[in-house]
Amino acid sequence: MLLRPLRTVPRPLLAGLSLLLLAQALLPAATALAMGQLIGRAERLTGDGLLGGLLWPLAAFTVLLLAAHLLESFIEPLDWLLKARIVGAHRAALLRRAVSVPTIGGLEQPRTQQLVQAASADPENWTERTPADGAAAQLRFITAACGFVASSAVLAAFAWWAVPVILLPVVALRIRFVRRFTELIRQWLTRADQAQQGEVWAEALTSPNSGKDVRTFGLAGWMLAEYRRHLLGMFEPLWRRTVHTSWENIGHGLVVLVCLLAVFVPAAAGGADGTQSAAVATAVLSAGWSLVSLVDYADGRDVAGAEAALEATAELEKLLPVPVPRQGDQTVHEGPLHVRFEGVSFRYPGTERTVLDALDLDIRPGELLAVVGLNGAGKSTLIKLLSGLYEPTGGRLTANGTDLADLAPDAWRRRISVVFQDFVRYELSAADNVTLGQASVLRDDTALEAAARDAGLTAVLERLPLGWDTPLARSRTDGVDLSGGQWQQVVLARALYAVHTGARLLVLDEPTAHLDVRTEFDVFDRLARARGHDTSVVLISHRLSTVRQADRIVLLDGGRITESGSHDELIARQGTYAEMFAIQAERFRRGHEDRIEEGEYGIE
Ligand SMILES: Nc1ncnc2c1ncn2[C@@H]1O[C@H](COP(=O)(O)OP(=O)(O)OP(=O)(O)O)[C@@H](O)[C@H]1O
Repeated sequence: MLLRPLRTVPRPLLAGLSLLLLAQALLPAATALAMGQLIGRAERLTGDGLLGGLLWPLAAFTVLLLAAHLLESFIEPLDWLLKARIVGAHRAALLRRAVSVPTIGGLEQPRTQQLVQAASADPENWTERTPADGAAAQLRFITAACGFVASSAVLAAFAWWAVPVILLPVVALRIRFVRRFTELIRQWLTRADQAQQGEVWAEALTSPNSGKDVRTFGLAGWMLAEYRRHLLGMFEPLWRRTVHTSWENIGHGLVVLVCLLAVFVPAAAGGADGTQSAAVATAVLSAGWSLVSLVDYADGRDVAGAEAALEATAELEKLLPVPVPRQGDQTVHEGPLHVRFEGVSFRYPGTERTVLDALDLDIRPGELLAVVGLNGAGKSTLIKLLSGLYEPTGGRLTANGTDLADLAPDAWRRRISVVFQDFVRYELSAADNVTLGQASVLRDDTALEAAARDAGLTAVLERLPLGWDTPLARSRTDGVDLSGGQWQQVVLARALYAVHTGARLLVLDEPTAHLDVRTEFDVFDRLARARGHDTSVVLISHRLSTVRQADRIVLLDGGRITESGSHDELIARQGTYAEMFAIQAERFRRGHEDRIEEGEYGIE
């Protein structure tokens, strides 16, 4: 499994690095032999012949030492290149996997988020390694195995038993080391929720946003204590395990030392009492030591860490399966859309509550439909189903008679444009922030200007230092920060840009909550005129003064549509809508909200 990422590396790079690593692995055995030669000659030669006789062994020894340095300077950049290739390919595959699933339910699961974190090739702590670290370590281990054979041959020339005496404890120690480190990482991962919670408090303590709450509510002491509690919850069991493992390591190190001495002492003694040549004794000492040092414990850590990342990647692939391209995906024809919810029921994955319960709803072509309901009634959920972010657990949605499930997700997305309540403020230019609304088409400047006009954004753009090119974040060069209301106009323009480039269903979830009443009225006035008769609009708003302009208003309650009609019809019906409207109108009258606009915008 660890070697699989090497498939993404160009063959010449892989071959070159493997050869260099192999040469590096063989160096200790060659050095042992050269050193043995050198000592052997020095032992035999005396007087004038000493220098001449030692010339070649000395030169060979020097070349080997130089080669060791040279090899390292070639290996390092190639190793870096290899890792960069693997990490890049792994990261891109992970991102592709995350976005290729058309629905969002899987991504919202905490387990998925933990796996994304564990699988991402972006180590944030001492346990995490990239698949590239694992693959490179494994490659080094394979080439080191050739070095083992060479050094073992040198040792075996002295005594065959010396090879297993040194090799067995050393290899057993490495296997044990990788296993222990893997266990440690697993334990670390099981406590990842503690780390995440700790991060929440750390972020809250330092972010300017929550900094206001921290100060005004005096939360600092409590948050620090919570941060400490989660951190200790995360680290204490790991510290205990690490201390225990360290003692074990000392014990095993002593075993290796005893085994080394079992070989070194007779070799050195033989050299001293003349039963063995000093050359052989030197080669044995050198080859024996190189066997120990060929087992690199840093590699063991890389292997264990990378295994955890690869296991997380494999589990993630099961949780987020790439959809198989279907034969015969249908498309929706250009032109107005008639969308229907037919007995649609929905429960969020992993929850028991039925949010939508056999709901029937028609969104007619060109209609401005408002959906109202109390908090938590399921309005945003309805929109998520409409956008294809979730599939209904019962019933079906159709567009011009075709089940949305049978449509290619991209084809449907081009026909619908959505402003979510929790829209995203991208740190991009104003133009990019708007054209993102229909990223599948080339930038259309006419549509861009029209969208800005309809969203009431033109006046805001005129004040931006670089106009459309101004980055919408002060952290960027020449960037500016917009107010909440101005951002809402940008996002409205984003949705309207999609309408101007082909979308025929515009969905707005609380699109004007941050707008002052005058701007809101202007925006809706322009929207009503701009959308023409072939674009349907679904509007969700708690401001019933906004909603009353809709062609039809539906009330969502208990997972179903319980009231439907125009504002006047619903008022005449004296049901829940009329009650909600009366409460809001009363608040207006008492001057709680936007007092000055009250008369102007028709709340009687
Ligand atoms: N991702 C989610 N996972 C699980 N439950 C969710 C999720 N999103 C919303 N819910 C639940 O579904 C229900 C409906 O939520 P939804 O956001 O659709 O209501 P809403 O009518 O839009 O509310 P509001 O007016 O406050 O925006 C709520 O009980 C909410 O807790």
